Amino acid sequence: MPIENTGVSSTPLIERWQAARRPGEDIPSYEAVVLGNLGRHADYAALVATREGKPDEVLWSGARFLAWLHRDPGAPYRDESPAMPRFAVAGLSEDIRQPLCEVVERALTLREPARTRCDRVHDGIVTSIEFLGLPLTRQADSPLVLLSLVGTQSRYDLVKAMFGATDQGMLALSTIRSGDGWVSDFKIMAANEGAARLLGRSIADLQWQRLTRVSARLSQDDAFGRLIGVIASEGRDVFEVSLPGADGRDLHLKIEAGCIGDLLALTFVDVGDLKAREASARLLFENNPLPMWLTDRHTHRFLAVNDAALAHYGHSLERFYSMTLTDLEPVATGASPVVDELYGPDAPRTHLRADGSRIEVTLYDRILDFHGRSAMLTAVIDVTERRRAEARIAHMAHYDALTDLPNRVLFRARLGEAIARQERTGTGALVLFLDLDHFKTVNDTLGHSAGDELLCGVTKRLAACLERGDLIARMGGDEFAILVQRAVSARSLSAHLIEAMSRPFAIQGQEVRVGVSIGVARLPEDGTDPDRLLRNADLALYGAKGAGRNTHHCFTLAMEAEVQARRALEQDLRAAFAAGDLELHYQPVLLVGSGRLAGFEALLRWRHPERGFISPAEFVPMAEETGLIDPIGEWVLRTACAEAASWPRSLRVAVNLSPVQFRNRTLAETVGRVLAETGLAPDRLELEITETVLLAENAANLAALHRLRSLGTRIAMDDFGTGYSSLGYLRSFPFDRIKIDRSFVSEMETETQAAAIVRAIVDLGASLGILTTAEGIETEGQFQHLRAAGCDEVQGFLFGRPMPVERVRRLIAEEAAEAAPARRAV
Ligand SMILES: Nc1nc2c(ncn2[C@@H]2O[C@@H]3COP(=O)(O)O[C@H]4[C@@H](O)[C@H](n5cnc6c(=O)[nH]c(N)nc65)O[C@@H]4COP(=O)(O)O[C@H]3[C@H]2O)c(=O)[nH]1
Repeated sequence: MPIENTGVSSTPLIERWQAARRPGEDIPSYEAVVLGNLGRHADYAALVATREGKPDEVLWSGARFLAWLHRDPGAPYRDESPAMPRFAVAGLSEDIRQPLCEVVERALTLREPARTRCDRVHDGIVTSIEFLGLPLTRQADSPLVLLSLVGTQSRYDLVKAMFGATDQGMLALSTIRSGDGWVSDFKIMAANEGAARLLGRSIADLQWQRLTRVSARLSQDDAFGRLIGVIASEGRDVFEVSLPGADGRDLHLKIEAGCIGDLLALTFVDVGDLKAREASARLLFENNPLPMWLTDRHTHRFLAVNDAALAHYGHSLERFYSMTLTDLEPVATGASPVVDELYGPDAPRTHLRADGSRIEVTLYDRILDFHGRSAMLTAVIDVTERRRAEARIAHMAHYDALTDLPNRVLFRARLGEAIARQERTGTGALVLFLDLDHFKTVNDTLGHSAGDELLCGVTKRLAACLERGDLIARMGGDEFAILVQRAVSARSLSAHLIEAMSRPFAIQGQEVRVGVSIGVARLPEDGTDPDRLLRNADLALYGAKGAGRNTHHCFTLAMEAEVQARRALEQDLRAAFAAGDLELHYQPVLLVGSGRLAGFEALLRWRHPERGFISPAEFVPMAEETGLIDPIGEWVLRTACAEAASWPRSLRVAVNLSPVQFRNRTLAETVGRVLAETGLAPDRLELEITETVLLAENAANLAALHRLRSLGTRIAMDDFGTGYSSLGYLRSFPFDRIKIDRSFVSEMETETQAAAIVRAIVDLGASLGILTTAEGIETEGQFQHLRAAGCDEVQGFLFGRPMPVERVRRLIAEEAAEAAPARRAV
């Protein structure tokens, strides 16, 4: 607050100083500025002598400057102030010396007028005025500085300023004591705006009032007692009270009381918002659907537990309060609250509920201050179900859904572990690859559910043959693998498994027989990495299957060579076909009654440049596997039809169709096109199929057969009697001919059963109106039996081996010329 104007402006003084400089001078002389020139400015000025750039002594001072220097800052200036002799700057009080030094030094350094503010503090009152310092030269002596008080002097009450600067309420109270010395009340000595606002009165209304009159609530026992306590203990206290606010709502005040002698200083803070926040936090905690609790960070004791946690864990609140966090964890896990520090907050923990059940939980913790204690607020997420689901998914990734056996992935991993173990300890292992014989037949004939049942039965039986520690896995389809890391011979284990599998299974009320082929690879002899071992066991399995099923083969290096050789042969077959090196031979088929030619069966021939003649029984399956059978089959068909077209009308040609050719849905179109192209009458073409055609995808294949039949071709069932359920097939498709398999014919003379079967087939054909052709007749005796049985046609070495086309033509020509007898040697 301004209290007195010196009436001295800095501007004229500075102008005077500037004007007093002579040319070439940056600082004017003392004489030019001061002597006889200052006029009334001299009253407010003082002349300061300097030494080494610092103020040293005040040489003289004007009356008003002196008065300012000595007087109570609040008192007005008076002209009659006593003159003062020169005095040392060092003797001045600090609040004057500091700014004086500052302005003098700056004026000397800058060589220009300098200003600074001087604040004097006395009895809590701050008086401020400005110093102007003008540097002056003095002949042969240190420079002088003319110091002047300029501008307006202002005065502030420091306590009032601080009282007013805060939003907090402040009261200064003096004690009122009764006769016996007890504090009976307090008188308000001072109050600030904040207190007035919070207490709902003006400052004037508050001052000098007794506290009991101002606030009933503050006079009540609790609050009043605490204020008296502060006086008595000469200490401090902090407490909260609720007062009715000006708007009628309760104010929540935090009061800090401190004692200064017999006075009491109170500060008030409105903690209503804080309270509201606390209330919402409590609501968030207590009503949270997530289990939550608060524990002491050091003792791990429960300090608060919400309802959700009580419900989830089944403990009462009292029980929780009697426990520590560790009590929730089963002893066996050895987990402790420090687990978080080890594994991080996301590490799931196992907790025990009151009923003893275990749950998997993830804890989310926050450290907070709870009534001055370091506490941990924890939210609990029960992840039991999620973990179970994850475990289920992990199980599904490693186990077969049908048999619950480990799958290929897990088997491979375990095999990797066995290899590592072998490297460490030298313990070897056996890897067995198993493939069920005839599984596909069961699946195709009895349906997939029967197939599934069979696989489960097989699993049980295999497991029964094994010991603890052995691993059995389903590798897919009807393939199983076994890992054995104990001392057992491959031969005895395989024999045991084959024997177990050879017994019939009861599937859906039927007796089902399957066999098993086993390939064995040994660790470390046959490989020391999973892929190699599995591949070699697979190669051995391939060998076992080739050797006639229900048998086992151990991997040998020769097998690898065989695979190489087989690959080379595949290449050769491709090349031979491309080069036109495949041939067709024709085997004559004769009518039993007349002995005349009925036609020929076309049979593939491959004369390998190095290996010589290779049987179609060997290379046709290879062509089937590589897909080469499609173009080869079409070539056979075209060649045979073209050839037969040149034969007499009475002769037909039989062509074998592979089941693989039926996968090609355009088979019937191809046959139709070939017939059209070659000009062969459709009824002169007989297509021989095996029952496998009807086994696999039989609906689609039956449709294809009907399409072939609608072209006018004849359809014969080849190798009849060797398969699985031939009679059923005869019902499913009206075959034109049955070809009785060579295996029956060859045993006819020695096995009465074989002869009976042949007779039965012929009779069956006769009664169904299907012609019968017997294959593989080598002896006269066999022929006689067949004739006696009533077989329609015959084919075999006895009548003619498969022959090149030139000989066929010759034979046809001879027969035409001679009208030959029924039997002839070819
Ligand atoms: N021991 C003996 N064998 C006799 C006698 N009479 C005929 N054979 C042989 O019996 C087989 C009859 O053919 P398959 O049962 O259809 O059996 C055929 C057939 O399944 C398949 N095949 C041959 N050519 C073709 C073809 O062009 N396409 C298809 N898909 N398969 C073919 O290869 C198999 C074997 O053919 P091949 O070796 O030519 O063997 C022929 C024939 O030479 C005999 O009195 N004694």
